[in-house]
Amino acid sequence: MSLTNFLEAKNLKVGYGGRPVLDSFSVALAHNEVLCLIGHNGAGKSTLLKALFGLVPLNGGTILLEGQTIDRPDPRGMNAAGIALVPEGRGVFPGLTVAEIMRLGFWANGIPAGEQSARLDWVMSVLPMIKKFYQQRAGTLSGGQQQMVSLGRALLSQPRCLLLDEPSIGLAPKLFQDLVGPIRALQQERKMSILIVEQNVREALKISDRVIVMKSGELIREGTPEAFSNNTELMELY
Ligand SMILES: Nc1ncnc2c1ncn2[C@@H]1O[C@H](COP(=O)(O)OP(=O)(O)OP(=O)(O)O)[C@@H](O)[C@H]1O
Repeated sequence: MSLTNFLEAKNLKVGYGGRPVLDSFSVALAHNEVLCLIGHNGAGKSTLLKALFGLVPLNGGTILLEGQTIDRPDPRGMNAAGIALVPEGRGVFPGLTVAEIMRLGFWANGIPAGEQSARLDWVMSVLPMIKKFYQQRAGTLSGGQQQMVSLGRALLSQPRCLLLDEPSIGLAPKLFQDLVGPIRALQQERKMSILIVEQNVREALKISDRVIVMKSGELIREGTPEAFSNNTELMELY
């Protein structure tokens, strides 16, 4: 693993309606690293991902991308810099077919017409299962298939960094590995950086390089997946 950081947050302050959620929160995601973020409901995990992607305004603190300070992080700029956010929830439009959702993804990511089919082929090579239900409406798909569409759509931009918010919600462990196994393989091949928020700790540890634990807006622990899975107390807590 390289020592340089891809994405770094220093002393972030973020809140809603004057109520702070993150207060002086710092975290760093290295190049070529899968960092697993865990914590109880309401700890501020989704807020952190949104702040890193520029979806919620910062009341203080700094975000650095490959060492460069980003003055006012915004989703367009973050997307252009190679970051993709896959928010919590399936993130698909139930009435649209997968093909239509991908077409919307081309538009949202500004992928020129001439590159679209190659880009789609590439996404299908990473997540070949999508081919099976490509012409189906997303609302008719299983939870795991919908998550796969959501990930596939995020991959259209060929990101260097993925921010994944609870991709396993509602999925059996086997389905979770079907979903994130190919992403881990891609990450290793392309040396991507991934920050993954997960409640399904046991499964998430299998694909992570490092783990951090958040509680009430603060970072309370950090360790390797091995140290974590050997700690029964922590495994019982999360
Ligand atoms: N848009 C919002 N407006 C007001 N309060 C919010 C908003 N989003 C989140 N919060 C509050 O901020 C706190 C942190 O929420 P956040 O979703 O970041 O936590 P989380 O760790 O991701 O939890 P979960 O596992 O439930 O998704 C919670 O108290 C939540 O109620």
